Amino acid sequence: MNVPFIAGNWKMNGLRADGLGLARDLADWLETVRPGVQMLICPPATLLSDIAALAASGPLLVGAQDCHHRASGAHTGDLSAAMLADAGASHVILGHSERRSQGEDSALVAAKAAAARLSELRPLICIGETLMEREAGLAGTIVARQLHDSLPPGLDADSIIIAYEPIWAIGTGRHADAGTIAAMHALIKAELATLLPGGGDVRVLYGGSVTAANAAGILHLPGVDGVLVGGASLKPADFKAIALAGLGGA
Ligand SMILES: O=C[C@H](O)COP(=O)(O)O
Repeated sequence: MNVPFIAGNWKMNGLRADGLGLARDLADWLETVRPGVQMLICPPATLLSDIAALAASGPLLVGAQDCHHRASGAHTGDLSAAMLADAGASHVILGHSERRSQGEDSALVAAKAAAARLSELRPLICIGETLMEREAGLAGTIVARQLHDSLPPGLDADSIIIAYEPIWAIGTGRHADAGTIAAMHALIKAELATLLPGGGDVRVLYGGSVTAANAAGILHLPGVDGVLVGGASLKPADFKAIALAGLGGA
């Protein structure tokens, strides 16, 4: 069985002094609990190289928040997967709803995931339904289609992570209830089993208003292999408590 995977997405937060301080604190702390939990932080690209350097000798994983689908070229302001790997990233978040809402579709996410794998980055692919889709009874259909369309061919189960993030739960303080999370994770795992060899073993994280208070209840649900945390990942005590909740130690 996998140890819980605790991922933090800093989004567009973190200037140099605070970001490096937070990363150093987490890296030092994680030394004391490994190998009971895997922890990934995804800082802004401006801090990636420095944080990857300070984490290099320890268990803290460092990832990026997006990559371009091309290897190089005239793409002002974008970063290729190879650049992110070169800066020290091991993972990359792809298809976050905050990017899908700006026009990124699942076909582009799949192209980015393929580019990421070519640079040996592990894609952490986000999927999730809107509140309107849920209320229309379409959550399962929408999420299954996003999953199907966001995965490039040739993946193996170990090389990707999926995050189920219902859009209505992101940054709202309203996390999905236990029944919803368990049902959606079961559906996603069943779909994955049909999409790639060993797909049932792909780790599936839950994201959306995860806090120190609700993490234990979420992390111990069937089919939940970890969490993708936004706001609470910027608060060291909260993020550590979330990780400890995965061990049953909170
Ligand atoms: O990537 C993280 C998710 O968007 C969740 O964010 P949140 O924990 O602030 O709701």
